[in-house]
Amino acid sequence: MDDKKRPLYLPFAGPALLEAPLINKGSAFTEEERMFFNLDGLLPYYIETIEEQASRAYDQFRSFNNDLDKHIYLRNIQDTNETLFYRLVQNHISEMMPVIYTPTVGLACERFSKNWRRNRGLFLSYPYKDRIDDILNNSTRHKVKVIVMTDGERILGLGDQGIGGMGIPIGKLSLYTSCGGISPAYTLPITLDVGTDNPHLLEDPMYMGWRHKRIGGDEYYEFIEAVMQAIHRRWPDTLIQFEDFAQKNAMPILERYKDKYCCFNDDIQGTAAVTVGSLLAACKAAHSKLSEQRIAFLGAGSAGCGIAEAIVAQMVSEGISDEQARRQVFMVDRWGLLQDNMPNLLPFQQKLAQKRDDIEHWQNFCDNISLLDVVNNAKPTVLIGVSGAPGLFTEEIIRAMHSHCSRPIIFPLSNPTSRVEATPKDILHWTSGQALVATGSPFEPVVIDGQTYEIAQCNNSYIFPGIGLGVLATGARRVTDEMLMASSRALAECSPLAINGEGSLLPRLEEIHNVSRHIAFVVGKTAIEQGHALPTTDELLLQAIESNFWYPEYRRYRRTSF
Ligand SMILES: O=C([O-])CC(=O)C(=O)O
Ligand SMILES: [Mg+2]
Repeated sequence: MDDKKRPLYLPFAGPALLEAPLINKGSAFTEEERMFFNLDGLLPYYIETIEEQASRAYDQFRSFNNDLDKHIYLRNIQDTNETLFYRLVQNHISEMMPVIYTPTVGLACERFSKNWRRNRGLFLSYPYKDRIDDILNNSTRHKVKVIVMTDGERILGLGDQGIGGMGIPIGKLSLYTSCGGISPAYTLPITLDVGTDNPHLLEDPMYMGWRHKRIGGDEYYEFIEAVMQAIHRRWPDTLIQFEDFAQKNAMPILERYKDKYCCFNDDIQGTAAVTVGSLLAACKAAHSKLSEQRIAFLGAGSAGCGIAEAIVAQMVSEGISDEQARRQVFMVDRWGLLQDNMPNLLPFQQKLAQKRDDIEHWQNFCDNISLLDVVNNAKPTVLIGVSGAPGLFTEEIIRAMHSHCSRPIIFPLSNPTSRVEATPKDILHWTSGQALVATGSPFEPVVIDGQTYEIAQCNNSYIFPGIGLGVLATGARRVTDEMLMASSRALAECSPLAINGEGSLLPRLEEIHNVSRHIAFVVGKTAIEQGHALPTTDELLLQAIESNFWYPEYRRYRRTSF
């Protein structure tokens, strides 16, 4: 019998059933269930379908006039009836994704303690460092397969939000379910409360985290190690997504654990994968190759360098040398273009610094070469912003780029919307509609001279749900660079622009389930080829993806005793 049609046997009844978000059906409990589960009289008489419930919830959603209130409203449904929450989001994905995720989730993180309603996920607070196993055992989720974990130090482009960062793991996991079909019962958001260096939070009487400066150094890394070990003991096969760690910790944590556990860093690797996927699609549409592009970055942190390394790897796979690929990538941070003689470069920046010998002939050559000078000398065809600083793609820079390149590819990726390097509207105006623009946060289409330009959202949300689905469907034990590269290619294969030569760069959100399935398939196959998952046939892999795909539908319940 179809697995999804099997009843679920529940050992408890009465009000407890209405308080359990994973199984609550609210007004949709049937007459029979109301009788057998002692729910008679606890609900109004009329038995509703999930669509009727969703329609009422949508009316209420529309009655709020700001996005933060809408976010709080949706989070409340999530905390009381998850099936309804996901049905509602599925019905209105384009409208609701910006409310549950970027950009509104940024505001929700900033106001987390002020808006606190009820618990979701786990807070692992440093003062409880000797009780991590106990805390994991307190989880309301028992069969965890995907964890998103943050320490709140670099939330989007908003900096240190302390425990307010919890909004991010919650939001990301909502997308694992809405976009990648991972059952919410398998997901767990975790926030490591290791203090905060945000003075406003430390002084805020409402702040609910550990009121202490962030711990660092050995103390911090020992705590991370203890957490990783405890998670591994409790759920040995779970996928862990690191999210929004500060630059100084993101890469060392990834390096330490990527070959030991099934984990990846979404800001470094997920953002890289979606950006490479989008670039591959753009190149395909232009009948060119990624290895033919010259690429300038504003922002040389772990996200920027992660994207750059993924681009280099892709260029090399197209046949050019590693050295040549690195010559075509220009990393600019607040001190200017990274050059190999600069002191204080981080290890991951050193590999991407330009050789001084190669650029000495540039006009205005100096120690601190600005982005404008990079544009004028290197004549990049692609410009990527991951600076977290708004407005830095100035009119002068964009016009200079356009003067050297008729169809520049410009991706201001910083999140949330308030941090964008330039708005798509400005970029398209400055380039007479010729730029190919994609952003990290969602933007409305831009109209110039009667022509409408859709703005693709080059956000890691196109990638991580599919990776999660692929890992779950195959039981993969690692997330490798090759699996991530495969996800980029899979995404590019779904691009309407690449397929038809016109239309948007990335598929519409309404298509996201199929995109995630395709990514899951390609990622799963790569995991198998690399020996990180047990071999299977294509047909069985497709079946495994389908049987892991959760749909927001109520199941039938039967009563059982313990
Ligand atoms: O959350 C997002 O929209 C993308 C992301 O990972 C970040 O900006 O840190
Ligand atoms: Mg992030």
